[in-house]
Amino acid sequence: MTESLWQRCLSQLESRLSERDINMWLRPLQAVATDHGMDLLAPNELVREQVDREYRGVIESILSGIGGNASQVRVSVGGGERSARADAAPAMRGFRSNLDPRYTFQSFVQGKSNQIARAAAEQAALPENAAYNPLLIYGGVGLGKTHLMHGVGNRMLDLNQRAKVVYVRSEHFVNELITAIRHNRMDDFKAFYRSVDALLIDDIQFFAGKDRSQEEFFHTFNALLESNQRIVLTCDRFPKEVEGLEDRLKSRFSWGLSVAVEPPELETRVAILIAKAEQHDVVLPQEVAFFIAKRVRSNVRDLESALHRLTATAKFSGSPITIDFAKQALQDMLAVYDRLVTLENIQRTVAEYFKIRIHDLNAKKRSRSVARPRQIAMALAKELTNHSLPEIGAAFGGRDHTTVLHACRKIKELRESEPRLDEDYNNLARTLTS
Ligand SMILES: Nc1ncnc2c1ncn2[C@@H]1O[C@H](COP(=O)(O)OP(=O)(O)OP(=O)(O)O)[C@@H](O)[C@H]1O
Repeated sequence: MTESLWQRCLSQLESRLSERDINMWLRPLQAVATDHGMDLLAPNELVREQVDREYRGVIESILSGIGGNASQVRVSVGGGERSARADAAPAMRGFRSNLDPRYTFQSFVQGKSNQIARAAAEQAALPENAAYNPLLIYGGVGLGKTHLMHGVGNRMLDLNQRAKVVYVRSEHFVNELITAIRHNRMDDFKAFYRSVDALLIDDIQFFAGKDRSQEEFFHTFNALLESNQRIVLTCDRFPKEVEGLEDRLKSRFSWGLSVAVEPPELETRVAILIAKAEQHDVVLPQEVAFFIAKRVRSNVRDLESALHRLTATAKFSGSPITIDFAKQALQDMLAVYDRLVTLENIQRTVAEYFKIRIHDLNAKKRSRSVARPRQIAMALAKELTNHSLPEIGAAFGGRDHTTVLHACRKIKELRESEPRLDEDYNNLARTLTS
């Protein structure tokens, strides 16, 4: 009875919280009926504290909404009779990993933008690879840093089921530290973090300006490295650029390997969409995947939401997934992306990037210093907007549509043979769409 009540509560939570948080913090809990209501048993102190602080209130309100008298909730560790404190640190008795099982290397789609990061992450999961310790993965939002980080942890668990792999967001680490200081439990805190086989810390930019946390993290970090335990970190930019992060930490980070994840290119975005659709047993025609991937360029999380919206609408309406259907179902979402990229915007951005005048892009000038940026701007216009070739030609000083077509082909060819030009193109596309 209690278990089914808990399951109902979990399914309601699914609409309020991310799947990642549910898998990480709430699914590992076990529900037990008590006189006062419900006890939720957490596998370790880390989970207990997070659930108690972040989720207990919402759980109680859902439980009181779905009836039963289990609306009063207590969160404790393990079998209930032991106190949380007794179970907290000492070698993490009964520790179960809090990794998201869906984030594996198998479910990670590889492309030019992330192949180095992925290869490094796979290496970092191997016990003998001390050279990759710490591994730091950095890059913009929603590009798969957390996914790769869990990939390392999940691979370590595949290789050794008894490995103690702890994933924690920096924010959580800071909160836990504050609680430990307040309740005079620093020894537990230290013992917990120093007894792991691998520590995965997400979004370390959050440590910026938090001196005590950095200090504690620094010591934990050293202790783990000295005994060859694994450390994987993520950051939203290259750590040297994070203001408010101590130099000694920045220098420690560079002892191992730092790898970047970039926004995925078109073909990878298509592959990701098709793979994600398959994971949900949905057949996504390739032309529809291209249609979405061409418009949604920002990051993988946005791609996922577009796909989610599309498949949910298709299921609901029973319609087949075609380009027309996608246009309809994603109308509002795509309008936002379209609004961002206008022909004027492209011309302004390209002109600024190459330090030429917008006027030159539209003039008859044929000198190479202007002709190449003009061709790049036309190719970007074709890729990023819905304008037809004649419309693009008209916007660039009344040129013919065949000139635009030629520009697109030329740039495609040059991007393959000239890495510098490819980089310019990608930089511009990113600036225009982020
Ligand atoms: N190459 C990829 N293949 C498959 N899924 C991916 C890939 N890259 C990202 N994703 C998915 O995109 C979503 C966002 O990724 P993730 O949370 O790892 O991003 P992040 O870089 O950590 O972002 P943030 O900095 O905002 O935390 C996840 O659901 C993840 O599975």
